[in-house]
Amino acid sequence: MPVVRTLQRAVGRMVQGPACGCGTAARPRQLLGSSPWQIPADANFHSASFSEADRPRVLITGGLGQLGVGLANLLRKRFGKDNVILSDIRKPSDHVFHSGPFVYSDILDYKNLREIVVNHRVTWVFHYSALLSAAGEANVSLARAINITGLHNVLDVAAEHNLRLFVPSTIGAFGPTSPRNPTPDLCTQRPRTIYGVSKVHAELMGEYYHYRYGLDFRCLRYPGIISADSQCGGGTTDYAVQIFHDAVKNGKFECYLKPSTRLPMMYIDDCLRATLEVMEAPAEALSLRTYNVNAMSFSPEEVAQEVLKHIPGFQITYNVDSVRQDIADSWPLNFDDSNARKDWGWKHDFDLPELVMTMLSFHGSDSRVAQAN
Ligand SMILES: NC(=O)c1ccc[n+]([C@@H]2O[C@H](COP(=O)([O-])OP(=O)(O)OC[C@H]3O[C@@H](n4cnc5c(N)ncnc54)[C@H](O)[C@@H]3O)[C@@H](O)[C@H]2O)c1
Ligand SMILES: C[C@@H](O)[C@H](N)C(=O)O
Repeated sequence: MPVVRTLQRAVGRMVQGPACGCGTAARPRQLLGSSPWQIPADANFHSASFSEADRPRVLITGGLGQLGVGLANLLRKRFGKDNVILSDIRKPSDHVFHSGPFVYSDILDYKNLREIVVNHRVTWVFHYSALLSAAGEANVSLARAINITGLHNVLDVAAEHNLRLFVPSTIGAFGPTSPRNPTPDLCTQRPRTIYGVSKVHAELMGEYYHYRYGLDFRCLRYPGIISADSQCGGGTTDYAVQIFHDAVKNGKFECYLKPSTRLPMMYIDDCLRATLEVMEAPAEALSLRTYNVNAMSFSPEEVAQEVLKHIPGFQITYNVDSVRQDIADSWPLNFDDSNARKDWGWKHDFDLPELVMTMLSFHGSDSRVAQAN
């Protein structure tokens, strides 16, 4: 219903002629992204500082998953603790609850979402709620609800309240008929998972709302993200998170993908920094509204070799899960992110050796790492 209401209002405004808000059809491109938080084109956005009045007030949906808490930490350092609200349908840990504002938000409840945006005077949304690839194949109707209906609610609230909206997409938005090595920003996208289909839908809907209603929509296609301090969320790339836990705890790991399955991957610090950078980039710098971002690309046997350098005797065995193998075999081997590098200066910091060292150190393998060095 909110979609219908929004469209009715927009059509009404078109009939009445130009009006304030974001509803005017076919806005000239230079006028888009007219959020009060827009940084001037000549600003050095990597080091821009915000006065208290100019700081965005941020809502993160689905914030208790692998990526949301880390994003909140980064944004709170940048914009102030109280300006960044984490939300989810799950109960936060004591630590998360006490480290900054947290509210319950179900993205399937449009009124609840709108109430939060209004009551907290939210200006930027990072929409992280989703069911990931393998979890989505296990429950297609739930994935369709969360990833598609939920996105519609977020888009409508964002358009109605003139918000800047970030929605992550994924390597999973590509499929077996996409060029895989490398995969450019613009090419055939025919994914074969409900997750991928819903993410292509999100990219297209966000861009449509941008061109049609002036919504300041920004989207990055993340590779598999590797983080040390969170639980896996039902993805196909999760092996590259779990391997470090198991290597440190047990000295061995059973992998559900074949040894040579190569996928694009990124360390979480790079991912979150890319997210903040694209959100702070001047609108004029963005030749696209959906960008690939890349860091490294590796297979299970390659990451295992790197782990072995630090944990002598580490063993990897393989027990292939056909669902996740089929998904991985349809995804890019390498990502072409030259547009992100050219337009807004994207540059990753972590390659495979730094990633492995950082993950093993985090998991407290200091003794094993020390023995090896
Ligand atoms: N982690 C990765 O490797 C990766 C890679 C590419 C893209 N992404 C994207 O980044 C975003 C965050 O990923 P993640 O790894 O943190 O996911 P995750 O699965 O770990 O977390 C998703 C969160 O969404 C919440 N959620 C589920 N239903 C909800 C609802 N109805 N309302 C509100 N919240 C709900 C869950 O409780 C969970 O905390 C997702 O959109 C994902 O598609 C992640
Ligand atoms: C790649 C990504 O979107 C997620 N980690 C998944 O495997 O589903």
